[in-house]
Amino acid sequence: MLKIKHLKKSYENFSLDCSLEVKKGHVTGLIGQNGAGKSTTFKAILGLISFDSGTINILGKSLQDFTAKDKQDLGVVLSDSGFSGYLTINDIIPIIDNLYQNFDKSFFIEQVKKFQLPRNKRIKDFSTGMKAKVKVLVAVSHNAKLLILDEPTAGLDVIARDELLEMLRDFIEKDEERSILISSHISSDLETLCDDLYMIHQGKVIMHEDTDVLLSDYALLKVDEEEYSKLDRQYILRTKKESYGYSCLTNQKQYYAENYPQMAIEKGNIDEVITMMIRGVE
Ligand SMILES: Nc1ncnc2c1ncn2[C@@H]1O[C@H](COP(=O)(O)OP(=O)(O)OP(=O)(O)O)[C@@H](O)[C@H]1O
Repeated sequence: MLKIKHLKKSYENFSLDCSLEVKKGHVTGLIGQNGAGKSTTFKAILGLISFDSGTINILGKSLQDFTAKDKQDLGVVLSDSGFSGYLTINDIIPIIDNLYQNFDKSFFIEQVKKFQLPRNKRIKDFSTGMKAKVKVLVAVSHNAKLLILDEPTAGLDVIARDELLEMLRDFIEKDEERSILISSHISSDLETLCDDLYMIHQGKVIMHEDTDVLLSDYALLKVDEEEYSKLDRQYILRTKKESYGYSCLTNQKQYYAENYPQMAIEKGNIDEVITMMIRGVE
């Protein structure tokens, strides 16, 4: 669906080198802190910025050969995209209808009703959550093959986030060939939605893992100095000094549970794994 190889882009104090793949039928998450390079990657994929080197293959075509017609198959949400706030939902319906051959107007209207979005109010007067829903609704309403969503849940409360994630789950469940690339810095959003996760830090992908594996096999070992000195470190990815000794991130929880039955082993959540990957030492 989407394959990026060594996409490189340099700004004055930042350089991106990103490789990632979104497989058919998969929801892939890109997770990273502010300024990690998520939006730069998304903009390059969409041809909105030039890049220095690397290749982007999207829906079976090289980005250079990807035409405006091919873009009909993409559903996109970017933080600074959207319709003019002076328009209402009733105003944008004919616009979307014009833009997308496969726009499913009745589905869109049905969803507008479901989410109780007012059809005659200017979008600029919508709440943040309502604006976000409109953007995602547009992306999922024209039978796209691939959604490219840059932080669609940014600034939303828990309920609005949940509703939005449900919209995305419905989208993917309707057709097993559909795929999504989604970024967020809220790991819990991605944890429940994504099949696999890429973690990006200072422009580089520092980890790629299936979400299931991340949740089942990754763990934090909390060890004192003595335990640490005896620890087999072959499956330790990162180590961080703590007041009690060391916190060690492993991707082989079972191995340590079996070989060190007395050891304090905590099932790390995704935020803890991210923190360790960024702040721990190899
Ligand atoms: N047009 C530009 N000119 C100069 N630097 C830029 C430009 N666009 C982005 N950058 C820099 O590139 C880096 C990555 O920015 P990017 O927007 O990709 O991060 P991000 O991961 O999307 O962060 P956020 O979560 O805050 O949106 C930042 O240091 C940013 O300042």
